[in-house]
Amino acid sequence: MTVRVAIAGAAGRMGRVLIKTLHETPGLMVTVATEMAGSNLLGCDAGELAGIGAIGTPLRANLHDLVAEFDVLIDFTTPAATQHHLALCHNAARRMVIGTTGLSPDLHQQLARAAQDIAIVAAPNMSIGVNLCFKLLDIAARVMGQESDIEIIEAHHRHKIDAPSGTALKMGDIIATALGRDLAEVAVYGRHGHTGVRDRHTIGFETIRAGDVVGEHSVWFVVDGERIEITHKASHRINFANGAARAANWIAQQKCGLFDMQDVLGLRDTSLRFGE
Ligand SMILES: NC(=O)C1=CN([C@@H]2O[C@H](COP(=O)(O)OP(=O)(O)OC[C@H]3O[C@@H](n4cnc5c(N)ncnc54)[C@H](O)[C@@H]3O)[C@@H](O)[C@H]2O)C=CC1
Ligand SMILES: O=C(O)C1=N[C@H](C(=O)O)C[C@H](O)C1
Repeated sequence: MTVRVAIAGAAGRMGRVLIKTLHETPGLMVTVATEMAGSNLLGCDAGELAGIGAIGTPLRANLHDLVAEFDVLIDFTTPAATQHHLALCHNAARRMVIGTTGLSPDLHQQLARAAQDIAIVAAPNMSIGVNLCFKLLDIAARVMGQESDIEIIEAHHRHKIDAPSGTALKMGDIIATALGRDLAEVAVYGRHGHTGVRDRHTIGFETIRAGDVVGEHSVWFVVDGERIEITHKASHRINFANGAARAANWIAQQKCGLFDMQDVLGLRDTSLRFGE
């Protein structure tokens, strides 16, 4: 069965790579591509924008009128647009793959409520490598986290509008959970001025925004005499798009529920054993 996919934000950095990737992925067909109302690219062929030649799918603005034309919506846009798309997909019983970051706690709750009726994959990072790093971070935190100073450093391109990255926040949450801490209580976002000595229980976040950096995350676990660094460097957005394509094929088989890439990749129940 071919899964009909709508791509929201099709002219964006991720949107263009998604068009190309999905067009080349067996089992998926890009039937809808949307952009913001008022965009001067409306009407352009999505394939032309993605550099693969015409695919017969023009950029359109009103997703509301297009719900009969897709099975799964892939959303890499903005939190406001994602919220709007969530309501539409919920009403029309359409599945979703959400990559947008910077979602508010309230929007996360709306996702969970909608997922009682529709199937949603929402993940701040669709890369397989980053999702493997999430597992490694859980192990590192359990093995040496209580004795370590933990710092999460991330770098992205100058156009990124949210900080820290959704991935960095997820990394912090995984580490805090493994250590029995509440991230909201222990997170320290950057430092400036007279900070006092470092509190061992805190988890630090440092953000770099520069040039065209695709996305880099590094987590340090530092004890006296040694330092572990768990690092992921994305060199092209194709890795996120491949993950989103995999998620679209996977979510098409689910009836309802809120999932992430750990579910899509079958990592949810994988226990990586140590110390045996
Ligand atoms: N989960 C993951 O693996 C990844 C997540 N992201 C996230 O995806 C989001 C988008 O990133 P980029 O593509 O770099 O941003 P971008 O700004 O290049 O693209 C977003 C696009 O969405 C469009 N848009 C805004 N409102 C819309 C609406 N109502 N309907 C249709 N289109 C609308 C914009 O015009 C723009 O073209 C960000 O939140 C980013 O953090 C980015 C890369 C990987
Ligand atoms: O905005 C981006 O570009 C990216 N955003 C995601 C995030 O906020 O974690 C994932 C990736 O690093 C690229």
